[in-house]
Amino acid sequence: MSEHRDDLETVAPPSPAGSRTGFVFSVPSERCRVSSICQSVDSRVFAATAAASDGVEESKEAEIESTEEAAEDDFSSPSLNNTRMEMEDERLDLNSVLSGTMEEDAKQEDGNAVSVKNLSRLFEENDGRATAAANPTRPPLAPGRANLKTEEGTAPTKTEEEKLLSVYLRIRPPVSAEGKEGVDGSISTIEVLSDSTIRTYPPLTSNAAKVVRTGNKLVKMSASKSLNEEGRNSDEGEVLGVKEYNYSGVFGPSSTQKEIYERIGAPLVDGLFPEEKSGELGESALLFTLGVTNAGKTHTVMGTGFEKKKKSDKIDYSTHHKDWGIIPRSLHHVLSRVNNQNESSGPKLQLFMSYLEIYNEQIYDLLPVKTKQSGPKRPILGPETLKLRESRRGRIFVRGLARHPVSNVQQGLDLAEEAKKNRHTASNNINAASSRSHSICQFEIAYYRGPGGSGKGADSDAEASENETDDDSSVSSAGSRKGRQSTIIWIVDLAGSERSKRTGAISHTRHQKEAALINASLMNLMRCLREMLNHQPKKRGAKQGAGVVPFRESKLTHMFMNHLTGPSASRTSMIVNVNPAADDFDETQHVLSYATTARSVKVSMVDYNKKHRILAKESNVKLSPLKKIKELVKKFSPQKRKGTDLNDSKPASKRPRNDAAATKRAGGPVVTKKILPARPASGRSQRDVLDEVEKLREENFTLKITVDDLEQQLADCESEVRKEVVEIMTEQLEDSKEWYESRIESLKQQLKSLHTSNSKQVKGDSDAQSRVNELYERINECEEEMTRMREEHEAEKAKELLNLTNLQVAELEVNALAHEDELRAEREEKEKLLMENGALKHQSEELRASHDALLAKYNELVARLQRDSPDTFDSIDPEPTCELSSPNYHKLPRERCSNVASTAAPEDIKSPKSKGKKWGFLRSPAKVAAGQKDNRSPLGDVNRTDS
Ligand SMILES: Nc1ncnc2c1ncn2[C@@H]1O[C@H](COP(=O)(O)OP(=O)(O)OP(=O)(O)O)[C@@H](O)[C@H]1O
Repeated sequence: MSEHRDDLETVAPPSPAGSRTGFVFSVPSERCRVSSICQSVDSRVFAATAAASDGVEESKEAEIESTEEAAEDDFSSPSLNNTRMEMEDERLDLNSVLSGTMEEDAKQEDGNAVSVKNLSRLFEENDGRATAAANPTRPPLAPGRANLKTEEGTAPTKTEEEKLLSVYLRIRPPVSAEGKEGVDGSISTIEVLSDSTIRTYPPLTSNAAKVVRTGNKLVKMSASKSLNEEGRNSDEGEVLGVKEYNYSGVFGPSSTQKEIYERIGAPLVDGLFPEEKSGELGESALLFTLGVTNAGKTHTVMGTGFEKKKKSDKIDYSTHHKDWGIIPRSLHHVLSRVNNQNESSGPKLQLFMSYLEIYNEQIYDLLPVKTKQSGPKRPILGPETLKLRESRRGRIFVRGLARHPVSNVQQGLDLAEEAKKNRHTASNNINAASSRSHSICQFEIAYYRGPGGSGKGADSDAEASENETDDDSSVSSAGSRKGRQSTIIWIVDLAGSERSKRTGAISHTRHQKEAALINASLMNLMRCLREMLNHQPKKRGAKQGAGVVPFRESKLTHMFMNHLTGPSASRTSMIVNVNPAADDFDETQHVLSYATTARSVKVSMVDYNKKHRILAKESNVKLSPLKKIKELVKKFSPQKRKGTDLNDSKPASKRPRNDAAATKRAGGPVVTKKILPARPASGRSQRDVLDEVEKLREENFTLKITVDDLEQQLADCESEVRKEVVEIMTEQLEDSKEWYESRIESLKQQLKSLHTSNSKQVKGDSDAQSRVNELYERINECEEEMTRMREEHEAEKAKELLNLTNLQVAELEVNALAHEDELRAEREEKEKLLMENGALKHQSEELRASHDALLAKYNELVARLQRDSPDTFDSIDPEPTCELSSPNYHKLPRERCSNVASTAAPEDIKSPKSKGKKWGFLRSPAKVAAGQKDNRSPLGDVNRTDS
């Protein structure tokens, strides 16, 4: 197993996007060994049976072959599973059928030997390996490779050649993109043998140059035993992987843009125009490039030398620039033809140009119609995606694709430049401006016939094809488009197939997705071509049956459908671009083998899927290829021919030899009747032939055992490789996981910092601006809300205040009433007191008067006494007790007091101040009784009076 470790260095483990590229490379050597052994067995059986059939007339052989071909025409069965295991099972099964039949056949006479030959051919066909005859002047080709024209006599005839898809190869000057150590980028791995044939030499670094054959042994090749510097054979033996390929045309590294255009582009452009003599309309065409990234596809299709660095730059559009690619040259060519035609009296022509790209399985217009303001439609929401439509008549078109009328080269090239700018491109490890999409340039030549046909319809056509209907007739019957017909050429620059590991796409999610979708759509194109190949009537060496061609599984193949199957398929050309540098070798070889497949496709069939549908309907039961083969074996077996069963144990010698009637009775195919006349073998005796067949059978048996052993080894090897791939994948997934996690973390950080800086950097950023506008709106809303709330609050407050005031007023009124009552009561009390006071005053005056009278009387008495008896006078107490009571000193009744008060003079009521006393308050008796604290009367000094 360690021997195969080096293979694994170049195995690309499936990318996270699911690409499985590279896995098949890991076990090629074992496969080659198995297949070479099978081939050796097959060829010996073939040789023996051919020898046995020496006596058969050539005409009979031809008849049988034609019968075989007729049978093969019916051979298409519904979709087949072509997995390796199935094929191997079928092959082994067929081997046993073959051995049994050979045994039987060997006992038959010459006619029977022919059947053995047929069977061996079927065997060969089932295995799918055409043995290429070695060219003595060239190193032998790698085994297991079906090569189109290397076998003598199998090169297509001229008529066949015309029916095949045109595939051209362009080899760019070698560049080592990655600058790998030890890899000299200038050494080419491709040798141009003729203008249609190349040979490839696998470099040491590639998967294909790992094993050499020395004698009968396969030896792991060390570096010293590898290819010498020029990439030729080493002395140690034949280098596996040296292969030859054949195409419609090969252009070496020194080829020019002009050569490419004149050989490939110009005939397609010329075919678009109506025939001058017959007036027959031209035919649409498709030209596309295929290749790995950096192989020179864009260089071939678009080229350079028409871009303006500044607006003021002057470019001479009257002649071709040497670096112009197919598009600028086609434009020049088409316009000169259109102008010539319009000067003549024939139908008037108008050129329309459109440009689209298929990016991530979405179609975008690269030259969208500008709106009245400026910029493309719906600029904010991103470019609009377009839809692919199929008309009722099967025409495929892109709805809504803008068509721009072009009347001079400058106008067209300006549009091409604009489209180039709009196209998705990105820089990767290999190509600084790698295309990330399939771009399609469409030149439509519209014919205007009849009176209105002077190009007037052009203006109305200059819009997006929004009004495109699903009926082709509308093109010539609707309004201004009446009398209009058109032919179209699509010039397609496909995105390069790539390994994410090499381009570095693995480190970027978007690029990974792009790469996965690009590879998927290219794979689908190849699947379509392979399936188309399966549909074709074959002479030999083809896989049985054919499934549905999956045109509609990707946008690209859906668009190409009519150009690969319909009548215009004959006007489809494919340019395969390759970089012959050593580090591109493995991918280049992939592309070359795809191109070989494409080259084998016949384009004359009308509708592959229609044929499939009919076949699927006819055969309700799915027949496996093995069953089909067995049926054919039965059909051509001698027993069947004689109307007997394969299992019939009756000895051959006892069977009737040429019983055509019996065959007819048994319902056997009439064709066998032609085969039956047997002739004796000329040259060798029958016994010798039988011996040889017997010997070969034995050898076959031994080899079968060897094959089984090798298959076991192959299975072990595969499982080991699988294990390693799984390990590598797991590692990669772990790495990716880590990377994604760290990326998520850093993105989170970025998001955070963006949030914080966002408020400062709002201006200038349209998103931020809209956010600010939004915030402003919200602020305005808040302010309005606040105003509304404030008003409400004011109203509420006023209402509250009003309620409060009413309450207070009511309380005050109540208080006032209470005070009035109190006041009234106090006033009454006061009057009463005044009256009492007046009465008391009057009483006190009366008392004073009586006191004065008494005092006078007393004084008189004292004087008299002094005078009369001074002695006695001295013994008398100076404070004599008045014994005399005043006659008026009685308490007056209340009525009397009031009478007295009313008579009292007001001036008698003096201020207490005048007597050195303070004012007191008149108190309501009720309040005094209640012990009220606040002894101030609300009426103030009004009630002040003398106490
Ligand atoms: N035949 C050639 N002669 C000179 N230069 C070439 C040739 N082919 C390609 N180049 C140059 O190689 C570079 C890559 O070529 P280009 O972009 O055409 O590759 P590509 O196949 O389109 O790649 P991708 O698929 O990544 O877009 C360009 O700079 C181009 O000018």
